[in-house]
Order: sequence, then C-alpha cells, then structure tokens
Amino acid sequence: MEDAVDDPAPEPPLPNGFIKVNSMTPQKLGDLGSATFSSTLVVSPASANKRKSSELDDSDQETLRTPTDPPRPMTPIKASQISFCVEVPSPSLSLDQYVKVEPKHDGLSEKYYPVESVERSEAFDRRYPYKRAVKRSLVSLSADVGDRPGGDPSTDDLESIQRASLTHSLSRLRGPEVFFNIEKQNLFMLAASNFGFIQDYVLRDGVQEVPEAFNSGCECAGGVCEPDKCSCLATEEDSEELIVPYQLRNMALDPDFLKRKSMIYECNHRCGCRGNCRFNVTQRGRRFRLEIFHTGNRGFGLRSPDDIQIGEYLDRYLGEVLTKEEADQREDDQKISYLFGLDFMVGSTDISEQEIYVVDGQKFGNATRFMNHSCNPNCKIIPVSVNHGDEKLYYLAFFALRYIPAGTELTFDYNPGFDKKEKMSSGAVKCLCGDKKCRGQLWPNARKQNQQGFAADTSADSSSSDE
Ligand SMILES: C[S@@+](CC[C@H](N)C(=O)[O-])C[C@H]1O[C@@H](n2cnc3c(N)ncnc32)[C@H](O)[C@@H]1O
Repeated sequence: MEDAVDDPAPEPPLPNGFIKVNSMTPQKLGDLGSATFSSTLVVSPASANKRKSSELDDSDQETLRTPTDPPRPMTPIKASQISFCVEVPSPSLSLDQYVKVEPKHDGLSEKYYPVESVERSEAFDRRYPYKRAVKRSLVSLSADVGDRPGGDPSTDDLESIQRASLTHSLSRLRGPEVFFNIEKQNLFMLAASNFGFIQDYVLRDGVQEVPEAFNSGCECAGGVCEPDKCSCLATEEDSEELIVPYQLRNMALDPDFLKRKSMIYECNHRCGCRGNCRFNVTQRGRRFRLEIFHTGNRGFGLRSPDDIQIGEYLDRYLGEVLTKEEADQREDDQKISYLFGLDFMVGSTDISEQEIYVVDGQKFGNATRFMNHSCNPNCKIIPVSVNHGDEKLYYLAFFALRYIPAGTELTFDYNPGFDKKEKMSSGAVKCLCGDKKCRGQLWPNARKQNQQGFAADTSADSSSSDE
C-alpha cells in the first residue's frame, strides 16, 4: 500500500475529443484553503473557446484533478467554488484547417484595396460632407505667425515660400518644363497666389461623366488603326465624310483640318488598338516647354522657348468643370474671366445652352490658363473627345495655327464666332492685342460687361513689364 502512496496516481486517459489546455499558475487560482497545487484543466476544444470557468457545471468536476503529494483521497471540488483564468493557446495545427486563409496576392490591387472605386462611388453618392459656402471677403486668410521666432515673415520670406511651393508643384507636372519668368516680386505674387496646378479636370457638383456603357472605341484589328477606315476619325459637320485629323508624318494636325469646325475623336483603351495607335496625340501629352511671363498691358501671358510647327499640339485647357448655373454665378464675381463653355454640341444635339458644362481655370488649371486673346491668333482651340460617348464632357486642346518661333506669345481667339455687325459697347472689355485687324473688344457686348481688362487691373505695373 506504501508503494501505492509514493507513486503518483497514473493520469487517467482523456476521453475522446478532449485535449489538455495550459497549466494554470497557482497565483491565478482562487482561495482553496491551505492546499497549494497546480491543476490541469481538461476540456474539449470547443468548450475551451466558448466557456468561462464560472460556467462549468457538475459534469466538469470529474475532469478537474488536483495532483497531491502524498496522495490522499480526492475531495471533489465544486467548480462553482473557485474562480480562475484559463489561458487558451492559439489554435493548434489540427484547428488550422478551420481557419479560412485568403490566397496570397502581391502588390496593391483594387480587389484587396478598393480605395479608388470606393472613393469614386462615395463621391458619386455624395457621401462626403458638402463643402461650405464661404464668402471670401468675410474670411481672414492671414496666418497666425505672431509667436514664431523672428516675428512675422517678411514679404521676401512669403515670396520665397510661394516660389518654393510653386517650383514643387511645377516639378510634379508631366511633360517638358513649365516655368515662371517673373522677376518682380509683386507681379510674381499676383500670378502665383490663389492658383493651383492640376493635371486633369476637377469635376464639381452636378457634373457627371456618362455611364461607361455609353463610351466606345474603334474596331480596328491587329493593334494598328487604318487611317482611312478607323471609326474614330472625325466627320465634318452635316457630313458622313471621314476626315483624318493628324498627319502620319509628324502627328501634327493637318492644315486643312485646322480650318474646319470639327471635333477630334482620339483612340482610347476601348479601341481595337487599345489606345496605342498614333491617333492619341493629346493623350500623349505636352511636348513643348512653356513660360509664364508678364505682358505689360494684358496681365500675364504664355509663350514657349521652343519653335512650334503648324498643327502641333500644345496643351489642354484645364480647370474646374462646373454646371452652367454655377459658372454664371462665378462669372458675376470674376473680374477677369477664366471660364470656357463646353458648348460644341449645342445646336447639333438636343443639349441646350443651359445644360452645358463650363471649365473654370481661375483657381485650378494649367499654364494655358495664362493664354491671352488675339484677334489674329497663332493657336486654335479644338474640341477633343477621348471617350466618344460624352457629348458634354470633352477636352479643349490647343494647336498651332501657323509656325510659331520660340519666344512668341501664344494666343487664341476668345470669340471665334464673332459677328462683324456686332456693335462695340462702351462697357465691353477692350482688346489690347495690338493687331491691325483688332476687333476692339474681347467678347460680345451682352457678356462680361462687368469685367475689366488687365490694362485697368495692373495699370500701375504696366510700365514695369518684365519684357
Ligand atoms: C484667361 S485670362 C488670360 C490670362 C490673364 N492675362 C492673366 O494674367 O491671368 C483672360 C483675361 O486676360 C485678359 N486679356 C486676355 N487677352 C486680352 C487682350 N487681348 N486684351 C486685353 N485683355 C486681355 C482679360 O482680362 C481676360 O479676362
């Protein structure tokens, strides 16, 4: 019998489906009188996860064992008398099979990180907070810099901050360099303040792209479009005759096309060529450097330090795209106009003047926002559709109307449909293009009477032109 007392009792075999869970430390046990012991709780895997010790019932008593030395008759301990913590180990290998493991993937994919599509659909559903209408005149834009060492930043400091921030945003633009050639501090601040460079349209409230199902491409096979068959080619107004806009030799616009009133339909990723053929000139981007300078009498202007050949593509006119209603409101507030309507389809479709979208380059845009008007311009705006389905949303692309030597100001006609019989109004914005064919005003009299030319706005600076 002594032997039987010295040898610890053999562990009873575990019932089927039961596993051992970590030993508990004595400190974690509740007060069980003078007995010091460690215990092993044997539970089924399922109950280990689901049940707390206080929930153990009488049927669990037989599974609770207190090894003692010397062995003594086991006094059954009621589970309800003790309270303790159970450390449940992480799932064993045998449980791994129940854990669903996602297949491995590499890189950021829309499937796993659906940021763009979610953002787009949320923006579409207007789930983002509405912007608050703020009256600029009531909001102080001064920065609180009083506590900074050295006090308020000087105008020089502000200018160098402004120049650094502009240089940074200009360096991020795709394509050849765009730069400011404005030495005078006050003029530079005027050009750079409250303006941000963008690389594509920014669509505002109420402006929507057509659903993807409306868009289309050509069916040219073999990855290369045939110039005389590709369905992306333009058609003349009121005609089915196909026109090839770009010359294959240099991909400049055909001089004949420059005289037409026609839209360019460029190939895109839906086309047989997957948008890789050569009829995607504007999508390939700008190829010339651009310089923003001060004209002296018409505010800032744009020119290129590179020679540009007839028909060559310069850049798009970018900005915020607004509904006509919003644009009309902004027009009332803008002294200088940066608004251009996307009204090419008015008349040939059932889109009315009131339904068109308008591009506003005042606060957001690109270098073309600095292009001035001339009654004898060297550039022309031509509408370019990339998706083919959207009659209200397309690009305005600038092409050279003739050879433009490096350093010549780039201009276009703000009012190409000008009617010579139109009367000059004393309130109209005076044209200062200086050409002998000058029409004397920028816009028809009915429009923009509240606006001023730069002659008035910067008259104090006109003598201090950078030119
Ligand atoms: C799109 S902005 C052109 C860039 C503008 N010069 C600037 O400094 O930001 C249009 C404005 O430029 C001025 N402008 C453009 N061409 C002009 C011209 N030929 N004569 C007088 N003012 C002109 C007008 O004030 C017009 O509202």
